[in-house]
Amino acid sequence: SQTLAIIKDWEVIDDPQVEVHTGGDSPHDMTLPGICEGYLLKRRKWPLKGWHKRYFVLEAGILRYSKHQHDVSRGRVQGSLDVSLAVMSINKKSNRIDLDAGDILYHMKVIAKSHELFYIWVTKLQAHRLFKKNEAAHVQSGFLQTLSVAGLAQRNGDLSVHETLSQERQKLQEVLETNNIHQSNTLAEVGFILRLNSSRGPPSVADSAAEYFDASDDVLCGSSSEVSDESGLSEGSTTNSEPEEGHGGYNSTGRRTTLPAPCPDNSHVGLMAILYNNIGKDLARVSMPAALNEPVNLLQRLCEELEYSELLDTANNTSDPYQRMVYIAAFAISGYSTATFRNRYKPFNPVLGETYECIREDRSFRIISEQVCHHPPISACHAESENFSFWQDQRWKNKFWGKSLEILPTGMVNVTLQRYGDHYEWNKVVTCIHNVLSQQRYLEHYGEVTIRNLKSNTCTCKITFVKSRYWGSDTNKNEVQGTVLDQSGSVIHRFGGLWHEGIFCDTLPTPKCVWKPNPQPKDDVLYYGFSTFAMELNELPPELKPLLPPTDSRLRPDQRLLEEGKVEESDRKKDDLEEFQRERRKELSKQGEEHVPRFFKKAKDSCGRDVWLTNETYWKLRENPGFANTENIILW
Ligand SMILES: CC(C)CCC[C@@H](C)[C@H]1CC[C@H]2[C@@H]3CC=C4C[C@@H](O)CC[C@]4(C)[C@H]3CC[C@]12C
Repeated sequence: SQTLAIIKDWEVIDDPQVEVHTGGDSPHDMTLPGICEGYLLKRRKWPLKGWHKRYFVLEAGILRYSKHQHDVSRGRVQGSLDVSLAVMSINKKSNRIDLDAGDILYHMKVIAKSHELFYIWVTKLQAHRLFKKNEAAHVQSGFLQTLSVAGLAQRNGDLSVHETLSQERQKLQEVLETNNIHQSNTLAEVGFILRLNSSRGPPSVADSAAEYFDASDDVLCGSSSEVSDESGLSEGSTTNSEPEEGHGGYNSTGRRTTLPAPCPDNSHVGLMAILYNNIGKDLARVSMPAALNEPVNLLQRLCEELEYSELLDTANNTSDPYQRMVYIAAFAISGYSTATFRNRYKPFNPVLGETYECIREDRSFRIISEQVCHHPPISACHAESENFSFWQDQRWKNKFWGKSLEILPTGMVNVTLQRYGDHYEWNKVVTCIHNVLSQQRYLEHYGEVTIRNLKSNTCTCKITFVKSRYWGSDTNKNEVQGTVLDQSGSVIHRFGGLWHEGIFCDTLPTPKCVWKPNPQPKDDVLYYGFSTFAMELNELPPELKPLLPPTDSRLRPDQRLLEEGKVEESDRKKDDLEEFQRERRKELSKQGEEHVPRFFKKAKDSCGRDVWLTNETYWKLRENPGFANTENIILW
């Protein structure tokens, strides 16, 4: 019976189905699946017993292994196998994968019993098997258009990957089903497309393996210019005032200082099963439990980027254009600082047509945002004050690396200053959710930002969000460096610091800390890691309620229920709401109509990119005749 049990725990993964397309516009699965590499345990060849650690690299359908990671780069390979020619069987219980190609036989096991890594390898192996099979088929059937196919695949990269993966997903789902990994029945949305990347890039699973196994092996750690507390960040003067102590739950601006209920514990929610069941799927359309959510949505998070709007006020009161740029840069960085505390929950995804307004008399700005597009999800916003305007449409692409997920924003951020007529425009950096599936999740930002003033080329600014050199290093975590350059490219100002601690500029007339994040409120971990500003975003004072359009996020019932700590009810409401949205979409498409955003219009920017700009109707309508007297869409 023991043998039986062993057999029972093993299952053979179906051979990948070759798809030979003859039609002109059918998608080809010729996109190269992402490289997958990392340490695995490999069973010794007979007659030796036991397992040893080997470094595996899966590339273009070929699995190679070496003793160490550095052997791979030196081309010292111990063995290789065309995965499409092998029978693949897996054992979920022991995290084992066998590849049997007759003469070559690999028995592999995931290090540290990591279930996640196991699934990643299975998924990637499937992708490569499929790819390799297809490649072979194309060659065999004398497809002489390989070149054009490759070109096509490149152009339609996303689509092909998507196709490949949905097939994979189907297969894997079967595997999962037979394996009894149940899909969480109340699935909710994550605002991103989960797909395995198809481009070359840093090793993904390698990172994870390192984490589990040999972090200290072969890790390069260059000398970094360290920014420590001695930089004066903690003592430096800052434009930000400390939040006032709340009295009876309200602060001096009359806003609440805490949420009605603490956040639910979501550590039990099995993310792996959810993500795994939705490989290649636009996760915006996948349901996930409300316990994963925080009671603000992405529209409100756009407003949150204005938490340090004082920097823009300061910029508008700074006559020197180079110094002005320093404040704009500090503002661009400040929006990233919440990331330290906000990695356990995800914002609600706004439904199409949802809106959000926020009036901050105390900061003298007001902002509106609207979900203007569903596929891909795009949230647009526009803020105005006597000092500045701020707008952006937020959208992004994702790269899933197995353990981490990269968010690659594509839209630009815009700020104009009233006094000088400057129009600043800048890109956003990559945000990476490390250990996305585990409780050790944390966020990192990296990449370059270039700030241009479209109205004058007197100066530009370059900011670098430095990528942490390796996972265990704290020494250069969250480092940012920047320079303000004049027309000829000479450095006029230099600044730097940490995006979670502050930015110091020593080239100003008096060297100083230009920005420092506000202290977190007391017990912030109990309240989703929210800042004081974030706590206020979803507050609904009774006098505001009748003035809001019914599409305003503050009126969204599921989010409100979550805020009140009623997680299950929120979950149910969310299901209803999502179902309602699907019906609305079906109805629209049946009538051959397309959703038209109400407060934003599509335009082209100076570079010909699509942008969403305010159509300047929101505040007018609000004033007269008031949203109670206009025709509104009903979203919930
Ligand atoms: C599965 C769940 C529980 C994990 C938590 C996911 C959280 C941390 C993710 C989901 C959506 C993400 C946001 C999506 C888009 C952007 C815009 C970008 O310019 C800055 C980062 C930011 C603001 C992301 C921060 C991290 C984020 C909030």
